[in-house]
Amino acid sequence: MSEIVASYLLHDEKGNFEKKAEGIALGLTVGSWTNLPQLEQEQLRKHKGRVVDITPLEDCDRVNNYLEQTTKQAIVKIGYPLSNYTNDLPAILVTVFGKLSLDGKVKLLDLEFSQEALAAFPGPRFGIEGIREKLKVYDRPLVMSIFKGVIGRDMDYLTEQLRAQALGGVDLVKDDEILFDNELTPFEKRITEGKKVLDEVYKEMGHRTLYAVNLTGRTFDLKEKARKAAELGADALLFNVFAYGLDVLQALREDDDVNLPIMAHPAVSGALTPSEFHGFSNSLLLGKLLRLVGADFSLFPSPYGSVAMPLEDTAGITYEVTRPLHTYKQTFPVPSAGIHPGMVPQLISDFGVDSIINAGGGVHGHPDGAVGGGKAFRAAVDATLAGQPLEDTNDEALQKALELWGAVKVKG
Ligand SMILES: CSCCC(=O)C(=O)COP(=O)(O)O
Ligand SMILES: [Mg+2]
Repeated sequence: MSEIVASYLLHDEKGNFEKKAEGIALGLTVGSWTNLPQLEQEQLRKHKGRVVDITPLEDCDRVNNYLEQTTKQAIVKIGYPLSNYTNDLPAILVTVFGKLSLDGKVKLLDLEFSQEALAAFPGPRFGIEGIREKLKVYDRPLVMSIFKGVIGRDMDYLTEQLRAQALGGVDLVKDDEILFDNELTPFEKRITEGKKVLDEVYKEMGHRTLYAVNLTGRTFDLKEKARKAAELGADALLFNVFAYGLDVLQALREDDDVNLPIMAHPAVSGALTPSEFHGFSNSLLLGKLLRLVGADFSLFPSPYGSVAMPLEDTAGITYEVTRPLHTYKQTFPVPSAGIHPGMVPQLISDFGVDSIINAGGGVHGHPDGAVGGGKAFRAAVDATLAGQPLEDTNDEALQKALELWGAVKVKG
């Protein structure tokens, strides 16, 4: 029988996990199966959830807002037959973590999909390989910068900022996630004017920069807007997927008239993941599920920037978006937030060559502006890959960045 197996972290004062597991397996599938007449029991047997495993963990005695006394904890695995639901993420999530997400201290750690279940999901359209092919950059982490301070400014300001970032040599520029459609810098103009600027820089320098424009608005307008973006020659879409839902990203990914790389921003995901007792694990939400529905890039807070995520979570996301899985392409891991050039050796050590170094303030805050910021990041990447300490380079832009922000000593 084909099924999806969900792993949960459960906390319970008495540690009665067998009863709890059986209750989940029954309650989220056939409900009151045991009280039904024999004939119905037989018919419902194939729909009943299965307790796959119960692994007790050491007692949990953390004291915080949620837990003030020692409790028992266990990882419980439940299998849910595919025949119970349609093979789409809304149906799957409601089955494995619908009512259950409201029912005490239950955290969804992972979902193991059978091959049959995976076949319903597209994975990234371009993936790491396809993005590298667009840029013709194969052997180093990519560098991305973020527009900053654009709200309330006009197209001239935006195009100048774009030009400066591209002249610094970054591979990608993305809108800030908080830039929505507006009269001063409308969506379509950002695409067409942005394209002109990036084509000019390409002619001047031979350097190609791609621009990810923020796809925003009402859910049912998104497809048409994304198709228009593709028609106008957009390079990529930034998408606040957790404000809309994973299935919306999947619908954009599956539309052949959209046909653009999709960059998933983590905004709002912090409402769903950080508790150790509730919500989703980061490796599942920002890793496996984003990859299944088709994100080409997964942005997440780095372990050492301004909005930090634990290293084991960022490693879990990176593993899930890059490991061999079904026929899926790999999603680019993009550790972000508070990143400056002095962190590049640590970023490459933690996330490898197939990752993207992404910075807003760390580019624009450079003493020589965004041009200097981009150059400093590129020089830091080159030095790190050559095994050269950042302080030993004679790159002027990089040295200025190190004077301002310092160099992070590589750990681990
Ligand atoms: C984890 S947030 C993704 C990055 C982002 O959108 C951002 O604005 C980061 O800006 P910063 O100035 O901190 O590099
Ligand atoms: Mg941002």
